[in-house]
This record gives sequence, structure tokens and C-alpha cells, in this order.
Amino acid sequence: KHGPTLPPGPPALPIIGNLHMLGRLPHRALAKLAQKYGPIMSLRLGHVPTIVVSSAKAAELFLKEHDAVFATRPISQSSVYLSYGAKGVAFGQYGEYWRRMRKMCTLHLLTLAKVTSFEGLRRVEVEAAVWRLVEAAVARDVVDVGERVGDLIEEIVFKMVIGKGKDEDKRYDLKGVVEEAVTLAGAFNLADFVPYLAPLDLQGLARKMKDLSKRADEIFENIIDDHLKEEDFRQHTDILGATLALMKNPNNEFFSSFDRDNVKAIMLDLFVGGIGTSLVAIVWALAALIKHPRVMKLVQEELDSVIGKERLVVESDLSKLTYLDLVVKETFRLYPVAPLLVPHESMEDVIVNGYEIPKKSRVIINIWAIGRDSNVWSENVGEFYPERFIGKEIDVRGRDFELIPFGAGRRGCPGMQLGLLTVKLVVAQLAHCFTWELPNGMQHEKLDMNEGFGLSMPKANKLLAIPSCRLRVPHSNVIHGITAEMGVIDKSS
Ligand code: HEM
Repeated sequence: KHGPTLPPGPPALPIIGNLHMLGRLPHRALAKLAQKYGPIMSLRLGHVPTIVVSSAKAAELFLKEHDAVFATRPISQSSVYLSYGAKGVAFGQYGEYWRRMRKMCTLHLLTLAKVTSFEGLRRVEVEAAVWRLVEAAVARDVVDVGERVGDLIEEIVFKMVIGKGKDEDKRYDLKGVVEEAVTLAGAFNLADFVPYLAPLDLQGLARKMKDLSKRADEIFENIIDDHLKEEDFRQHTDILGATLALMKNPNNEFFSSFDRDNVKAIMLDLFVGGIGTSLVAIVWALAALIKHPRVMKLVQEELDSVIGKERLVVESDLSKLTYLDLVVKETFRLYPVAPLLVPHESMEDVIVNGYEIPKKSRVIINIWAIGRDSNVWSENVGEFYPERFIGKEIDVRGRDFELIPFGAGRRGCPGMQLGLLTVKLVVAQLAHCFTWELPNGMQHEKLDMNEGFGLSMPKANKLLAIPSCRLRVPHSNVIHGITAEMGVIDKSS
């Protein structure tokens, strides 16, 4: 047959197709296959025709030139059970309904103005987290960085979205529910690839998801009721309050557009999208800094020269921290939070770069492979070397396809401003306030940088380290009954 053909790819087995080739770390396995079959590669994952994109140029074709064709998401069991039948933004099917919901997020809920309005909240929470670390520093405790940062990000995101901290309402365990949702949504689910096995629920995932969705629903119903019960729920400054106010205002386009399921699905999107992502990026960044003392020294010198040693970093300092900006970019390049983005799906047959891409193909953009493409990044591609960005106009916001940690185009991350701000603020704080030592005298070269795989790509092993204070900032508040000056906590006072 003449004319366009499917992109090249490895031969597939009956039933499972190429599933067996994905291994434990699919981004690595797919990058290796792409070396043989090229940057636009065709696979069959179970019964699902799949296109894997592994170069910046090819990603641009899919996410810019043909963005409209690839702007929907495949339906999966997790989107059905955990997202109210894909009624949220992240897993919603492209169309008028979804466009309106996404517009509400980008034009009202996650705007720069809205994100900035939570600056005070972030300052209080970040300071409290720093002071808890000061206590650990004084006690020479080994700290699980991921756990500390996770507590902080959860507290910020919960307060931003529903106006309450994660442990504030004893009636429910929202934190547990969100964590379980992340685990279940990130699990490999055979039923999504071999649909006729779905009724058997061989992995028990559907049962777990249904059970979780019931528990989550009860909690969300309570939270929404609590908001609406207030005399004037429009007084709520949190994101849920803003959503409800938009829905109930007859003067705007969102009036009666959405039902409660939409609101609940959006809330879950914000929790899942907002917590694990920033957390994973911050842990990678600090691990990379600890592993590369040369880079840590430069970051700290910049912080000391811009901020000094007498006060903590505040958000208005961030734009002046140009070296930190390079460090964050380099972290996203080598350790992208979502190495395969979130899968896209083609809405019609289309020809891309001369290849035939059939309707309903799942499209995976391997940004892990793009970040390590030596044609783009030169031969020291595996090295953590932030200086590579000096003099290059490479931005992470979805314009430069060699670095798209937040995706690009219609499905690009709507929480990017918040995510970037949180990552920079927390990394700056951790590097400015403390020096970090590895436990048991471990040398920095020995720190492992192995990755895991799930909904995001976390560091496989915990980052354990001992902080010591490097600032002299007097602290007037009382934490756990201890008044403190950074580095000199007087337990007797
Ligand atoms: C460092 C932080 C973050 C990173 C690296 C990140 C990354 C991503 C990526 C790669 C996607 C998929 C893009 C695509 O499919 O092409 C995405 C989508 C999304 N993110 Fe983020 N994200 C971050 C923070 C956040 C935050 C803070 C929120 C909200 C509070 C958020 C909410 C979402 C939502 C709702 C989507 C789905 C968008 C859609 O399908 O239209 N993200 N994010």
C-alpha cells in the first residue's frame, strides 16, 4: 500500500502487544526503544494503539502544530472512578464542557492574582516549616526531606483550596484520601489496556477505586456543605469558595454550567495536581544540590548576596535569584515530575510528519528522553550543570519544546505559576537557611539519584539529610513552647 503508514515500532505480541517492553521505568525503556525506532514511534500497549514522541521537534508537531487533534485524554478506570466519570479538568474529554471548566481554572482559580493572594498563607506555613527544621538542626536529627516538604505543601494546598489545614477537621481524613488517589491513579492498570479483562478486576484496582471514590465523595460533600452553610459563602477566599461563587452568580458564563460532581472532580484535580508535583520537584532539586556542592555553594552565595543572612527569603526576592532559576530548570530537565506528561489521545485520523496517526491513538510525550537528548543538550547531557542554560532563551512555560516540564498547548498545566513559585520558594528557603549533610558521614558523591515511577517520577529512595543552620534570624514566635533564634534554640526559655 502506498501513502502514509504508521510510525515505525517494535513488533507486538498477541493480547499484550508491547506492554512487556515497558519494564519498571517506562520512560527509560521507551527512550531506549526510540533510539532504534526514532522520535515518533508506534507501539501497541495491550489493545491500545500508542504513539511515543521522543524529540523536541516531534513534540512541537503534536503539542503545537496539531495540538487541537491531540487535546483529549484517553478514558481510564481511574478517570471514571476517581474523577466522577472524567468530569474534572485533568482527565476530562476535550469539548465545550471541558473548555469552559478549564477556562474557569485559568481565568479565575489559578490566575497570577489568585496565586499571589495566598502569599501570606505561604509565608506563614513556610516559616513554620523552617522553624521545625531549625529544631531538627539543633537536635542534629536526620530529616526525611520528602516528609517535611510534603507536610508543608499539603498544608498550603489544603488551606488554599478549602480554607482548612490537612488535620484541622477531625471528621475526615482528606490527606489519606488524596494520597490513596495518587497511588491508585499512578498504578499500572491492565484493564485500561486489555478492556475485556476489566470485568475480572484481576488487580483489585477497580474495587479499591470505587471504595475510595465513595469515601472521597462523602468528605467533599461535607466540605461543600460547610461552605454553602455560611451566611455568605462568597466571603470565602479559598478556591472552593471562588468556584461556588462563580457557579452561583447568574451574571457570568459559569452560572449553572457545572454540577456538584464537577466541583468535587476539580477539587480532587487541584489536590492531586498541586501536592505531589511540587513536592517531587523540590526533593529532586535539593538532592541535586546536596550531590553537587559546587552548585549548592553558588546558590547559597547568590542567596546571601540578594537576601543576606539576617532574614528569610520572601516571594518578591525570587525574580532576583537568577542562578536558582537555572538550577530549577536543570532539575526539570533531568528529573521531570511527569516524565511522560499525562497521556493525550487523537480525536481524528491525522498525518504527522508523513506518518498516519489513527483516531483514538494514545499519545505519550517522553520528556525524560527529550531532556537527555544529546542532539539538543550536547555531550554532558547526563550531568547536572545549570550553567548550560546561560545565554539560552529556554523557558519552561511550554514555548521551548526541549524543556516542557508542564506540558504545552491546550492541555498544558494550568497550575504552572503556582507550581513554579512553590518550587523556587521552598528550594530557596532550604538552601538559604541550612547546610545539608548526609547521614552516617556519607559522601555527597554516594547519594543515589534513582527514580521511581507512578503518577509522577519521585526519587526512589528517601532523601535523608541533617540540616544545620546558616543564618542568624531572630524568631519571636513560640514553636512548641520554645523561643528561638535560628541556630540557637534555648530550650530552657
Ligand atoms: C512543579 C509543579 C508542577 C508540574 C511539574 C506539573 C506538571 C504538569 C504536567 C506535565 C501536566 C500535563 C500536561 C500535558 O498533558 O500536556 C499537568 C497538568 C495539570 N496540572 Fe500540573 N504541574 C505542577 C503543578 C500543578 C499545580 C500546583 C496544579 C494545581 C493546583 C496543577 C494542576 C494541573 C491540572 C489540573 C492539570 C490538567 C490540565 C489539563 O488536562 O487540561 N499542576 N501538570
